[in-house]
Amino acid sequence: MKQLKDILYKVSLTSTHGNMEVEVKDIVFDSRKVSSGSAFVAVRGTQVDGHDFISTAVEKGATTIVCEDLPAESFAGVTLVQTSDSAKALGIMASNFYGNPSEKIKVVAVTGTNGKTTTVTLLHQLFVAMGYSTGLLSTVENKINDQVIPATHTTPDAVSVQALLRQMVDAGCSHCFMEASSHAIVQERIAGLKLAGAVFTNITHDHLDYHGTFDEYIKAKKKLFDELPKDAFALVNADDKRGMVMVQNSKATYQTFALKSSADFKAKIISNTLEGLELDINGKLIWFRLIGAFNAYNLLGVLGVAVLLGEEEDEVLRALSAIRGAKGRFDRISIGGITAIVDYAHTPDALENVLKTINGVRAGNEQVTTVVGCGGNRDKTKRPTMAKIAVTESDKVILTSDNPRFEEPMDILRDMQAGIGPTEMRKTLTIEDRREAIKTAVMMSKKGDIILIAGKGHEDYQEIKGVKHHFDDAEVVTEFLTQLTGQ
Ligand SMILES: CC(=O)N[C@H]1[C@@H](OP(=O)(O)OP(=O)(O)OC[C@H]2O[C@@H](n3ccc(=O)[nH]c3=O)[C@H](O)[C@@H]2O)O[C@H](CO)[C@@H](O)[C@@H]1O[C@H](C)C(=O)N[C@@H](C)C(=O)N[C@H](CCC(=O)O)C(=O)O
Ligand SMILES: Nc1ncnc2c1ncn2[C@@H]1O[C@H](COP(=O)(O)OP(=O)(O)OP(=O)(O)O)[C@@H](O)[C@H]1O
Ligand SMILES: N[C@H](CCC[C@H](N)C(=O)O)C(=O)O
Ligand SMILES: [Mg+2]
Repeated sequence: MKQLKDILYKVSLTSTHGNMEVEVKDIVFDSRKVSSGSAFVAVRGTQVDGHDFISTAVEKGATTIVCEDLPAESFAGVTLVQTSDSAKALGIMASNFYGNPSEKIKVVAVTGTNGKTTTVTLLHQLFVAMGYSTGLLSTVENKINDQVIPATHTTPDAVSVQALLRQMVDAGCSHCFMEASSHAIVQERIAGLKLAGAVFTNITHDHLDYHGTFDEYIKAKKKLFDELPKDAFALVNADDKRGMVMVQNSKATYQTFALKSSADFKAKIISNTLEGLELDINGKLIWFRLIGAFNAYNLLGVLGVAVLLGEEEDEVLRALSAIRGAKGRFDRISIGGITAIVDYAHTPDALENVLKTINGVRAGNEQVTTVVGCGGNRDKTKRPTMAKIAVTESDKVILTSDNPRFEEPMDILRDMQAGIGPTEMRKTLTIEDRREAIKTAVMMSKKGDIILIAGKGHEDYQEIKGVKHHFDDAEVVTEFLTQLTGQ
């Protein structure tokens, strides 16, 4: 066990009251998880204020309270610590508690609207293939080499981040590749982390429900680069007009990657088919298994990180060429001559990229049907835009549910329909039940046709009113393709 004064090292303190040598059993930010000897950190959230649970935490045995506003009452035998930023304090305390694991492993964080999971998954697979013991923190799963630790968030909470890094260090990992979501950056889930580098993939419309405006969303991503130490690297997409904005105030040394602009890591697409991508990188023609021009960016980001971490370019390209990417990203299922593509596109930009990729590789006379929905209790403004993109880029569209959460599915579908004009409405069906929607798409398709099922990718649930019901797009479409094509 560690003493409180050691755990508070580097935390910005406003005042302290009580025994600073008290032993801390664990660091907890949820009063429901407090037990005897816990240090409870009161964080203001989007739903409630952690300060309202200080007395509950004390009743449950907390011996330390860390907060921004001191409680009116004092509690016998409880040390009170006041800080100007509890969320930040939580991350730093967790890092100290777990022995500052990020100083013993090279941690690279990837941010951006799209491409984070793909980039970190490729990096994880690449470094494992090159013989390194490697960790991964991602939307799909957390991993220590081949060992899977289920993920609940794109970026875990501040205490879990540090605990997972500790496990990685104990397992002998030399590298960890992690996603840094904009929510996590704002909520200081990565406070206390020493990063070896950070990557910016792109920024397009998403999460305005949380950030309020696009400018605030940009600021959230930029904060990652503003806070990088001098000895870290930053790697940004120079084809995204916000790429250079990201590194404007960064102390880190930055490099760029691009397909169009001049950049440190550059590639040219030679061919882009449903079988993969052929890229010209510094005069070398390399074949990759990933599909779609957008993946050329992800591959360049990965190459850049590996080289900036000291790896040799040719060896990286050789290993990268054999790698498949993340689950639920452009997963192809071909049964009875019909091709279904399951993809996690849940933003306008991602949906457009995936559909443009399909349209770029299709022979011409086949029908492309898109099955798509938008998440409940998430950014409402992307709903009409995503529907508009779907009808513009597909022959037929079926609007359906994607994690309605606490909203009425038909309300979400009406928001989507608002983006579709009367003519385009003729090629659009609205089927609330996702299973029925997928079945209908299969029934409407014939040999050679393509069905895109967008939005859920690897997710194996449909979240309705707080309950996650098992639902897996790939499983459902396989079932109907097998049944209806008799294969
Ligand atoms: C909007 C959002 O990001 N919320 C996250 C946030 O919760 P919050 O601010 O709403 O917390 P709150 O419920 O208001 O509670 C405030 C504080 O009081 C504490 N509390 C609360 C109740 C109680 O009885 N006792 C108590 O002590 C809570 O533990 C918390 O510390 O902090 C929690 C702890 O870290 C997160 O679990 C929670 O994620 C929610 C579940 C969520 O759905 N988040 C999504 C939007 C998210 O984070 N997504 C990104 C990826 C997005 C992307 O790029 O695609 C991710 O990184 O996963
Ligand atoms: N570099 C990219 N640019 C644009 N779109 C992309 C890019 N990479 C992937 N996509 C699209 O975005 C979808 C999500 O990709 P990925 O899971 O890698 O992103 P993410 O940033 O991790 O998303 P999340 O924020 O939900 O964690 C993919 O299924 C694909 O449709
Ligand atoms: N990490 C994203 C995932 C969205 C996936 C989509 N299936 C949805 O539920 O909206 C979010 O929480 O906004
Ligand atoms: Mg992700």
